Amino acid sequence: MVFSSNLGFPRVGANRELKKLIESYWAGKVTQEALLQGAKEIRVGHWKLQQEKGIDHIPSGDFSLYDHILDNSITFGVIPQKYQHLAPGLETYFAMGRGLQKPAVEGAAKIDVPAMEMKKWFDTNYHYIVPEFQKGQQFTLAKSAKVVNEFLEAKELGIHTRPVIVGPISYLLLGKTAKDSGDFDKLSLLPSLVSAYEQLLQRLAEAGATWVQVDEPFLSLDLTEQAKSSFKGVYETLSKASSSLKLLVATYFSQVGDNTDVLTSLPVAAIHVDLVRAPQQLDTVLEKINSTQILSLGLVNGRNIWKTNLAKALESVQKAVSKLGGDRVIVAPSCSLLHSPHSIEGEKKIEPEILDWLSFAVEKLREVTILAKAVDDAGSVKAELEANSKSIQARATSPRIHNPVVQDRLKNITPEMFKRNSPFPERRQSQEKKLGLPKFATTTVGSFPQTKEVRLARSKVRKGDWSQEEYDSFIKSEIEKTVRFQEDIGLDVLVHGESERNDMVEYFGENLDGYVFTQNGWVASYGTRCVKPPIIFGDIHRPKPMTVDVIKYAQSLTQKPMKGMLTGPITCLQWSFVRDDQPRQDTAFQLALAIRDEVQDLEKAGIPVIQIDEPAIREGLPLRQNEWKQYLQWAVDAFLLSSVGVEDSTQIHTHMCYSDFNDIFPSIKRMDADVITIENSKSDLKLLSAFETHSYTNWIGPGLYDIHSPRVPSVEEMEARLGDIVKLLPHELVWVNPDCGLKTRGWAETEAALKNLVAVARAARKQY
Ligand code: MET
Ligand SMILES: [Zn+2]
Repeated sequence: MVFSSNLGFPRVGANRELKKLIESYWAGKVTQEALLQGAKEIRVGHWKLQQEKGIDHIPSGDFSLYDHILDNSITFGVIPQKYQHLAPGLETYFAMGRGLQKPAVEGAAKIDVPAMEMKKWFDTNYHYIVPEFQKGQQFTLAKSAKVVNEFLEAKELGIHTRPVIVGPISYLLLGKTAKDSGDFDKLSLLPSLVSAYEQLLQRLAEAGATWVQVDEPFLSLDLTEQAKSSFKGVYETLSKASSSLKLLVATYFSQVGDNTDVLTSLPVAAIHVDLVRAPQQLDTVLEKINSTQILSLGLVNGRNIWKTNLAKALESVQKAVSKLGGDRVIVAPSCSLLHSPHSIEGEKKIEPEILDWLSFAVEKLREVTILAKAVDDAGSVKAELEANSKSIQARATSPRIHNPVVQDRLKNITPEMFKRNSPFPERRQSQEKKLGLPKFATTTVGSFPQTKEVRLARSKVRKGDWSQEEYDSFIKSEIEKTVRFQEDIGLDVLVHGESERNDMVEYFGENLDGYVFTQNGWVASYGTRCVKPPIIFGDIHRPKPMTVDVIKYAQSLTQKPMKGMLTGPITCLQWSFVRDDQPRQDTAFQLALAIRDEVQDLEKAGIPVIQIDEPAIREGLPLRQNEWKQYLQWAVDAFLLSSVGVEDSTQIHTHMCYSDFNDIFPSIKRMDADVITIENSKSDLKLLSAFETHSYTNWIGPGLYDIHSPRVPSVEEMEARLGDIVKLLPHELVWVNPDCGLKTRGWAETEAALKNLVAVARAARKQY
């Protein structure tokens, strides 16, 4: 019999109940008891739901109040010194996740601890709390281990779950070494960690668990020989922890590739592979799987929102069954459903035709069980399989998806469309002539404070309390205020402030054909924070200019050059749910063409400077290095396609933030923007030295201060930063700007910070 399973369920709840609950607790509106009780109810609800959908192996321990890697750190006592004086339990836990500030009260000193570092979970938009290891660290299993407690909690309800833990090797590789520990090999900590894991497994066995899912996502990444060779020993030990436990080692997000032998030779009961990201690996894995292992097939995409083509997935199930027998096959989502929105049930605004193509976490569970049942008892799911095949057909042939005009343009892209008319030195001259900017020209990255009034205005027009005209005139007044503000401060290249945009991708999505929006399609990003990515369902087409009116209006208010603001094709792609019926590259090019048209219309409207933001270009990098080159080729091409269709004298800016760009430097160079403003506020000169090493020749605006905090940087501080910058970069190439948009800031601190920034630039013009 083929079993159905799930690898993890989104925690936040159908209506983000968990988020609201935890945030109320933080705000002091809810007691700890109520928080824990409420969280339990949500968890229980999710188990029951998975049971109703017919899932055989239901995960437990995947739930979290902040982050499952942080949970693991607590379970194994990986708590850095600076949190150890805090009250154990939730105080310590949330302090590690988000920092804690408490004024001194009688008998207790003040508390002021920062949050631990947060990092992206592989190539998803989820962020985990990075464990911090000491040299020679000893791991001790907590008396009360969350994953055991949650297993027992489900058991009490009569639900036999499969506890999920992150595997010891991935756990170490996800972490970093503590600063005061010097550099050491994290894997040297394995012996102590594995013995703590052994104890955990024994406790789970005593509690009655029969299966445990151990996630080792690093098996889908490039591993060192040393890491590779550590797997066997570790799993030999763990598989002997208890004779009554079966281990499933799960890996996902990419191809197992050269780690296949490692995976298939592990002495564990089952292995899981991602067949959505890497369908081609089924054959290899079937060939190499050892004769006792059970294979869990990740066939339902845990990271996108389209209905699974069940007929096609069933072929893979059948292939596996005919090779291994039904008893050695499990059907599963490709990865944890943490990365999917909860359910399509609440979606009232998406047209029925398109809604019929979608499947969120709850619907995906049913897809998994249908696939499992289809093998043993095809009759029982015949109707559902037929309905699925109808939806798949309907989507594939829907006229809503294909736009011949777009297809045609895509086919007729020529090599000239990726090149500016002249190389940078010539463009620079034309731009200097046209714009007449001083050295160390000052600008901002685009957005200005999005105050309560701005958000209120948006909600008023959405609810119908305001007419469109009322809203438009409000936005105009915001733009005027922002322009005057920048003139008063003395900035050189002005922006309109982006007050009409609630989100830099959503705004463009709303103005393009081919996009739809969910009301409730929230996906966890970090802690209680969720994002609601728009959905690209069809060919991207721009029915009319999207930003020209506002930018033109902004330019009409000032003699200074106005910078038009656009979101780049790769960022739109990365921060949306994208089509799975065409290569990502094609979608990126369609977006690029739409933006190219906008760029040209802005130019025609007399806008001399245009910025195309690409903060997400680095995060699109594939997990496997051998796929980088191909990605970077089309990603940079897409940017070029969007940006190069202008005169030499039109100045193209781009902006990047959020990551370390050193390893994609040659690609940044190939983007050939006239000006790049780039986050550099972590006073990390490594990035700048990359500009130096690669002898970057275009203009650069390394962020002079960090906008993520309300702190106002002093003149001296920014002067020192600029001093460091001009040591590495030719000063005539340097622009002066903050490191990202100002929308999360207040006006008062923005004014103070920008005044200092302008003062720094003016002084530099004299000094250098
Ligand atoms: N133009 C955008 C802004 O200023 C760029 C943000 S990058 C995350 O908000
Ligand atoms: Zn940014």
